[in-house]
Amino acid sequence: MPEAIIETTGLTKSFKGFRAVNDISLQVLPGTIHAMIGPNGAGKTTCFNLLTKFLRPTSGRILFKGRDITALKPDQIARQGLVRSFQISAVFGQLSVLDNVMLALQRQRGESFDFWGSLRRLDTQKARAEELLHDVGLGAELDTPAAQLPYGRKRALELATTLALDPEVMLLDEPLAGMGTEDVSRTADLIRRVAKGRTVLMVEHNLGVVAELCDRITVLARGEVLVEGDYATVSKDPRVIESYIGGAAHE
Ligand SMILES: Nc1ncnc2c1ncn2[C@@H]1O[C@H](COP(=O)(O)OP(=O)(O)OP(=O)(O)O)[C@@H](O)[C@H]1O
Repeated sequence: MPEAIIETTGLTKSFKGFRAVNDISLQVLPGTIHAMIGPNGAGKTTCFNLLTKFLRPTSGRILFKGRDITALKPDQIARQGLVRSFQISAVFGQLSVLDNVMLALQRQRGESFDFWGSLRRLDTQKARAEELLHDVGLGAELDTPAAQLPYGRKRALELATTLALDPEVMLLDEPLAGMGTEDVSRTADLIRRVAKGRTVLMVEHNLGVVAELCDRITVLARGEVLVEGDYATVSKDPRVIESYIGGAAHE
């Protein structure tokens, strides 16, 4: 089995004595699309926030490519290639679609927006931004103010700004939440395409899409790992069925 790109050992988060995440050992393998699913209150969001460093664990360790990142901050892990998308809107509404991605590319270089930089460099960045936007299906919307994009297309723009950071691992928090059927299948296709050559870890409630998209699934319940495996395996497991029926099932 290849070495995990993300690995947690004994990951635990207590809120005033209540263990929202309890002793989770998770392994995300490189090059896979991996989902965390589970009924309401299972601890998915808490676990995701621990992995993306938005929360500090009560105990346990998080390793990224074998290195301990438990104590690092979100911007520090982002610089190492572990980038979170889809929760905080990374989109500036008043800026054009193209400028949003240009800005993300500038950030990747660790610069402030450099209006006076060499024209040649800006040209290169513009070409790269256009390419990323083309990849996410926004090639015809370069000059549109981001605020004017419909919801699903804004998420595609967020994905383009995330890709501008060239992440090795993309962490997606409910990438399909709030979308209509058409946007769901379009965004799922998009995730599959941009996941090539990367690792993706997502929390997602849409089990149909998880079944289609994900190589590996970790089912959480009451803060613990219930079952792990591919969709065929986990969906047949009586404990998983029971946890969805016994808990407040989604959808
Ligand atoms: N900041 C907090 N303070 C206290 N309790 C919390 C806090 N955050 C989460 N919890 C509790 O931890 C448990 C797990 O919550 P979490 O949001 O991680 O679950 P989830 O699987 O993401 O659920 P959902 O599908 O409803 O989003 C819940 O019982 C929740 O009430």
